[in-house]
Amino acid sequence: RFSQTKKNDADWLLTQTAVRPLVGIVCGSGLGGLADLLKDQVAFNYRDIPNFPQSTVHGHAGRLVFGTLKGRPCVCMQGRFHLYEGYPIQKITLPMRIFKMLGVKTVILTNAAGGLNQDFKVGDIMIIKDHLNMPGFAGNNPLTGPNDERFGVRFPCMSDAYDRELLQMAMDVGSELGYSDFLREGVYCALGGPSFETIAECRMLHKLGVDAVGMSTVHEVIVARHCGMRVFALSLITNQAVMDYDSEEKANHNEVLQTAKQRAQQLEKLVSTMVIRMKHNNNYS
Ligand SMILES: O=P(O)(O)O[C@H]1O[C@H](CO)[C@@H](O)[C@H]1O
Ligand code: HPA
Repeated sequence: RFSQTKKNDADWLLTQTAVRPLVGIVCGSGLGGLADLLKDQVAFNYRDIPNFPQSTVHGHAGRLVFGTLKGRPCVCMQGRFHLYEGYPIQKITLPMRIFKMLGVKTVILTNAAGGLNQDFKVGDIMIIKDHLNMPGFAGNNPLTGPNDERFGVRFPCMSDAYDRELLQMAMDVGSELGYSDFLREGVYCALGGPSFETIAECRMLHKLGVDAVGMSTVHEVIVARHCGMRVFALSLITNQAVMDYDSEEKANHNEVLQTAKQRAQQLEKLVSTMVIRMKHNNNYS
């Protein structure tokens, strides 16, 4: 049995649609087009779902879309929540617990991120193999507070957070689709935002082994792993983080959305092919 509020949200959603999703997808900034791939859609505005937060960021539509991808039942968050929007961290990650209660087994998270790895180019897709949780270093972890044993253990392991089979599948699918030139893997670092990083911060993160920096995803990953869902995550490198005092570049959200638009179709193809393959190959599902 799960806590009453969350159970009510999930129950409410279950009464509204017959789709029982196995895959839950979260769309990053400007990547909401992923949801449009779903067939036989039943969609809810976040404002109509009991206890759900609202999307406040441009490029995050604020809709929960149920549907199927070649027969595979999915649910897709067209828009996520971020710490800087002012929500408590548990509220940001509430959808992961709702996914769990809807029956989701695999969560696919996408985000837009700044590239720190000097070999990365704008438009690269980075499969996330590990993360640095900077807000977590300061005690801001979504599992803070009493542990709900019905979801998971007090001290969940994070060394296996990103599923290695799915990472390999992404590389295989990417190479079949001809995407190898812009497909990478690396370490994602979440900061609180909303201000973009200073040059000194970018240099520090680079030294720490970070390949891409953003303001999301890791909180969702922690809660998804806590309750035993399998996680696959990727970053679209929408801009190069500024590392040089002579640079004229300035990080901005318009550039982020612009790059997302340019690469969205390929990213959607990668994710949808993976979802379809999960169905047909039991090793992957
Ligand atoms: O991580 P997503 O939701 O893709 O959004 C990214 O884009 C915004 C900055 O442009 C930040 O919210 C950052 O986290
Ligand atoms: N920094 C932080 N978050 C981001 C960036 C960035 O450069 N690009 C997209 N999201």
